[in-house]
Amino acid sequence: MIQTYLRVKSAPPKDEQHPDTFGFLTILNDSEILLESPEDSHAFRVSKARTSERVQFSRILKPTASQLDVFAETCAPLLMDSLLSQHDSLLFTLGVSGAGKTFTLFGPPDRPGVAYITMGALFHAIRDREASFPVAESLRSRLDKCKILEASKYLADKHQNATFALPPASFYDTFSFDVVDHSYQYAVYLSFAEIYNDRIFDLLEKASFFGHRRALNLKKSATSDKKAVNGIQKVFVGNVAEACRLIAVALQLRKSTSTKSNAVSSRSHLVLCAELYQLQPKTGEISSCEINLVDLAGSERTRSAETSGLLLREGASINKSLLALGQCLEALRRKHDGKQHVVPFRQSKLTELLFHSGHLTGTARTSMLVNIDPLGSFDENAQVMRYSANAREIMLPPVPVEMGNGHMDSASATPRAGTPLGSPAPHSASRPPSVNVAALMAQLEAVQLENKRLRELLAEADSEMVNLEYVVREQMTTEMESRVREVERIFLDRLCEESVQGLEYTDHKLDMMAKWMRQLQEDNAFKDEKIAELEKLLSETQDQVEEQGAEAARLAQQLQRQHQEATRRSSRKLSYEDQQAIREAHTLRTKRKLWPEKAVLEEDGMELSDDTEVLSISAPPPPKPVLMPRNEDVPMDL
Ligand SMILES: Nc1ncnc2c1ncn2[C@@H]1O[C@H](COP(=O)(O)OP(=O)(O)OP(=O)(O)O)[C@@H](O)[C@H]1O
Repeated sequence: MIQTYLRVKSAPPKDEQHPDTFGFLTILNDSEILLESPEDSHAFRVSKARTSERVQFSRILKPTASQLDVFAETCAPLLMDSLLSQHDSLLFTLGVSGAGKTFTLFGPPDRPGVAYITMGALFHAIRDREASFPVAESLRSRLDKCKILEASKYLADKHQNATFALPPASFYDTFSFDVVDHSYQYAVYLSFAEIYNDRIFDLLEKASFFGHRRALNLKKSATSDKKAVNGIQKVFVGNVAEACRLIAVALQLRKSTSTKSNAVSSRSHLVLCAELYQLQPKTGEISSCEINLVDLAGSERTRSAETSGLLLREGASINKSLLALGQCLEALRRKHDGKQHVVPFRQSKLTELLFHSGHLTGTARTSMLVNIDPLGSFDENAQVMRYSANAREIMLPPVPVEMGNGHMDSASATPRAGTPLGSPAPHSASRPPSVNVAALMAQLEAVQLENKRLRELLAEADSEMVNLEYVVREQMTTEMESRVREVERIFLDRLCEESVQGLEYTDHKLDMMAKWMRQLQEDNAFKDEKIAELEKLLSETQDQVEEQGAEAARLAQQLQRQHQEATRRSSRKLSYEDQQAIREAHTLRTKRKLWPEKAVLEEDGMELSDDTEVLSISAPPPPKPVLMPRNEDVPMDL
């Protein structure tokens, strides 16, 4: 039977009257808990009442249990079994995200988890019998051809110097691990397989320049019926300190991220395989066993983890592989019906690895450690409890599992060659079948009972399907709503960004305009000064002009007077005969006869207006023609 353990994450008790009640969980005794659906749970909403469910485990570890208690209960018996009888063993953790799986298996250096304590116990058991690397290599190379690293060299350039608070030797002594044969030497190899997005990777393999890692396949081992991860590197560790440092380095390389459920949430399943080789240097005899510690990534609901994009894809892949594991466990449990149920282990790389390596099929001792967070989501934790209830009913003898070609075979070490699937078991030739009515009636009754049970199961499955559909619809709606909110948020962010940019642009413009205004004001002040100066200059100039104008007028009057005087004087000098000639000329003009002096003047380029009169005096010396405006001051009747 698979041993199932429950570790309750540390939480305060409900109150003093209920010291064993933590959130929705009550610890009834060492192996039984009671789950009661709180009012805000989906189960409560569906059934419209508080539901309660009892779940049994091999052992329950209370919130007060230390890491050493967990090791002592869960891993110590497996390790002891492996050391004593060279059996492979497997311990895997299961639980929702944030329930404490990684904490339980690895923990921080001051509270090291089961993996580190197991290393301490292993090296305590083989102390003084550790093989050196060359010895281990010479014997090991005959068994398996894979890449072997030496921990001391691998860790040389790694910055991992944490000190792990491992228990003292006296702690290990209490388990009497000292069961190994002292005529042998022992070599320990560690390897780390990471199952990420349904592909297997070697955690210690360096990624390429572009971050690409080589996915590995499972390949049949040359030395056994098992399949192993082909090409995974195995690291020879010489002592417990190296083993702890190596585990810590590997954990740093593991994919993890922060989600709403867990600040450091594992995004991959981690399989830590510790191989113990027992070497007889004199005879060359070799045997080995594996201790596998598997930290499964936690199941998570998109709504509670609030994941999207790549995280959502990772979460879906994790949930898918856990679902496949649940289906395999269910198929294994049903083998009690006496029918051969196909174990669909090929549905995911996780189940393929666990089944092909002989775990969960009877060739290895298997324990399951369920982690529960009593203050977390009731619905998610209750789902995990159902898995564990299945696992508890699994008996470990070999069971048929689905092979690649659709045939069934046993994963146990004893193949049933030549027996086709479904062929009846060979009867004893001497015993003819006897008809027993009572037996047939009993069979009929059993079949009817079975039928009834199956109908009930069907009804249960139907109601579960309805619940599931409701949950899926709810999840989809929440997802849609969150997407819409996300789009709204992005839109609002952009809007805010744009308005901020607009405001900045306007502020910038305003600054520039203010600068221009200041410049303009400065320019205007300068111009005003100039204008005032120019106005002053203008008024001075006007004054001067006025003065000069008055002077000019005065001079003009003076000139006019002089001219008039001169004209008077010259006209007075004209003789009677001259006056007579002028009169004749006037007369001639009046009669529109050609006046020779006017033609002469026009030839000289002078324009003569109609009101211009040409005076010609023919007296010696010949007089110059004088242009005279028709002026009242000038007497025309000379
Ligand atoms: N028993 C405990 N005592 C104290 N702290 C705990 C305990 N169990 C878990 N924690 C704390 O709870 C947090 C979540 O634990 P952890 O990372 O181990 O969860 P997980 O189940 O491995 O989650 P995931 O599947 O997302 O990786 C961690 O900070 C861890 O220290």
